[in-house]
Amino acid sequence: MDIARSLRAEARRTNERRLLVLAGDPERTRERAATALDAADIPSAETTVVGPTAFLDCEHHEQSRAEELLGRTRTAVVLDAHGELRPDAVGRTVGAVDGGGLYVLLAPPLETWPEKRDGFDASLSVPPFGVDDVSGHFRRRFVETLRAHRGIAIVDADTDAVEQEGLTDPPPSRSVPAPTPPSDAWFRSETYAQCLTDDQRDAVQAFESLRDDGTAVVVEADRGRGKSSAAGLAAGNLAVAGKDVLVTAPQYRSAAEVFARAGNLLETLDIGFARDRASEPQRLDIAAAGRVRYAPPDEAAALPDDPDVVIVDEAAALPVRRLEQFLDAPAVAFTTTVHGYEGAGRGFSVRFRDRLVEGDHAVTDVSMTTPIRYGDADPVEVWAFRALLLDARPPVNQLIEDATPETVEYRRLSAADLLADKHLLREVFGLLVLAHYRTEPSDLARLLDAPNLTVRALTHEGHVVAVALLAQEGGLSADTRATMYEGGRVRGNMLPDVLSTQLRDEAAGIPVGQRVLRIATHAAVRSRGLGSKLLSETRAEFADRVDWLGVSYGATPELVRFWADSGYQTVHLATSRNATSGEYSVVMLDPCSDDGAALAARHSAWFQDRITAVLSDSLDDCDPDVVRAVLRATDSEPSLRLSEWEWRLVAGVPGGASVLDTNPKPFRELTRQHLSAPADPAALSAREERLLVRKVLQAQPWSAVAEGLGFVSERECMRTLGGIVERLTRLYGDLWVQEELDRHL
Ligand SMILES: CC(=O)SCCNC(=O)CCNC(=O)[C@H](O)C(C)(C)COP(=O)(O)OP(=O)(O)OC[C@H]1O[C@@H](n2cnc3c(N)ncnc32)[C@H](O)[C@@H]1OP(=O)(O)O
Ligand SMILES: Nc1ncnc2c1ncn2[C@@H]1O[C@H](COP(=O)(O)OP(=O)(O)OP(=O)(O)O)[C@@H](O)[C@H]1O
Repeated sequence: MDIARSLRAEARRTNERRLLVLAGDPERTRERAATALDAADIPSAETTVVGPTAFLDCEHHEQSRAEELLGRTRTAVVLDAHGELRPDAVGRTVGAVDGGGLYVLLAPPLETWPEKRDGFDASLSVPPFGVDDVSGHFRRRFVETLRAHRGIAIVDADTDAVEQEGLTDPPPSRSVPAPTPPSDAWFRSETYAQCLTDDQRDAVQAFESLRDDGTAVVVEADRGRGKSSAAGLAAGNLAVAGKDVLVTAPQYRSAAEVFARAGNLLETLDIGFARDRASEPQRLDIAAAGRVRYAPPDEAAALPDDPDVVIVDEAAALPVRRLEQFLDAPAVAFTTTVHGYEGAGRGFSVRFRDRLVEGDHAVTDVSMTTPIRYGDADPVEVWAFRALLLDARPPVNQLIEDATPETVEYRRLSAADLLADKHLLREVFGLLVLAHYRTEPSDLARLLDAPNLTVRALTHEGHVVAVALLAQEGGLSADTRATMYEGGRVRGNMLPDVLSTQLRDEAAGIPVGQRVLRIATHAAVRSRGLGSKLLSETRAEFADRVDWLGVSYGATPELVRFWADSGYQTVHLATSRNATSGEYSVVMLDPCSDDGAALAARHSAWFQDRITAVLSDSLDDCDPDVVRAVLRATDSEPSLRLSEWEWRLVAGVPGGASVLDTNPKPFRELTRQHLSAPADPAALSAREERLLVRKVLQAQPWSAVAEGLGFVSERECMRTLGGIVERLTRLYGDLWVQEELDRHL
């Protein structure tokens, strides 16, 4: 295995990584991998195998557990892709390989690999499609990138023939000068002597602001730029200054670097400190000063012992709701990966950034571009970015800023169209990545290969300004429907699944629909009607062919209005929060045929029947503006049927003759009627409607309602509710009810 030896030698000389592809028979490639690592002089303690079998005596994970390598540094990672190639596993593991190390890929013979269907392909075969309907575009493109990029050796493991050497023969690299320390530093000067790049110095200096309350720092960087280390250097300093620093991250391992750097700094400063554990110090205590301690995100969110500073490492991997909880800390830092394991840490920016900026903290932003783990312009990083489109971008603003619904063209984009035009593919994927909380490399494979998916876009002068990803659902056989109804797992088909499994409607899988999986408009041209135009064009295209168009997403008031304006109606509001966005998901349908209309009508009616009971129970913490928007987006005419006695209860409240608590049911019915199908939409203000949601529908205590909605006292809040009930009684009650009302006023 001379090739492995020379690759490693070159990797070490340049402080870059090299990629070694061993293609052929599975067992043979595994044997050759062992020989290659031996020849390259990489000990098993510094190697991780990611794949189905632990064929080397070293750390091993399945591809589904590739996140174990996030934030870590290994000399070699062997990705065994014989059983399957999960694009996300490539994205998560490649960044962990150290400069001077090797990324080793074991694969079937490359000529036939794209035609083979593997475990990952099976996950893309959504009924009624089978695995043979999955195309091999992603892997064909992947193999092409292996052949086209520098720094990648390809060896036929069966014959040991070297197809491609992968040596780049670079000129000797220039030594990078050490960063100069800042002139006006607050942190101890030794800190800056430990920084390895100018970027890291600047990031550490940005952390200085955390000494004051009301501050926040956001560090964005690609992988291996030294952001955890920067956070560690800062944490050490803050602890020396007496601060209690709480560090959190999805896994301790990815935050370990924070503790390593903080500990190292304290040693350099010759400051005595105690570590709680020798092997995995999750806590550093400085006598009579501060400390740095770790807690997993769920514990850390409660801000145990009121820390002065919270550092959230790998923040993009946590849900937005979780991130928001850390904003209760006096000072807080978030470090996030921009491109990489999640495909797009930009998701962090999508939902959370706005909330951070709107909040009370003064925010300092820093980004780090110069790699530390490996040399600048590392060929394996360049390859991974291209192969997984981690650096995909939507078009620059200047190209599309004049787009309006009148200038754009509706495009049906097949996988072949996207592969034939790499700019188009980059723009489509880039737009999805930038607009959605978590778009991963596997989404690229899905976009190119999944038989049930369709891409539609609006282009302005050839550039993508809006994109929608649609999934075919429904049209299921009786067997598949029965499996689903009985709780068995059926891939894809999210809406039929929710409607049949949770809402007990076995026939929901019969009509055929297109679910809008994702939609995004370029940020520079939002709110001009482009998103609505894309939906109306999609409807025009599909209306004759499907029974319904549908969607499910984490509900925000603005999004619900956007979908409702395009004709989608609420049929379900989930009772648990979405794990990623932390929001409650809403399901909406836009029927296109009689069968679709029947499906939507019965689910709308059931929704109306059950929603008040759910809102006073598991949805009692749902944002009142979401509740208002979701109810307003229902289509069925709610029938307000109150008994005579119930009307008398209602009519007695404004004059103080009766109280809500005696029987909340009629008040809930009246509220539901008004929020879903108001006789006069302007009868109540937004605040008054929120009061109805909080008190009547969600049964919150008066004190919480009054405080949450800014009433000066509970009495004022009660009086306002009385006035609201009076107006609703006049709107919906018969003449005798109104007379009953007047008797008590
Ligand atoms: C399944 C899912 O993907 S759900 C998630 C949806 N996607 C995202 O959240 C990604 C980030 N967001 C976006 O990309 C966009 O904001 C989208 C896709 C939600 C909306 O796209 P846009 O092109 O802005 O939509 P559009 O302009 O048609 O409508 C949005 C707003 O503009 C208004 N609007 C509609 N038509 C016009 C018009 N002709 N002129 C001016 N304003 C208009 C609408 O009233 C709407 O306002 P509202 O939100 O207060 O109701
Ligand atoms: N100032 C430093 N001193 C010593 N080593 C450093 C320093 N900064 C970074 N490193 C080393 O460089 C590697 C990458 O650093 P670090 O883990 O901080 O980067 P990161 O951007 O958080 O990476 P990832 O995105 O993978 O989590 C680590 O092995 C770390 O030990």
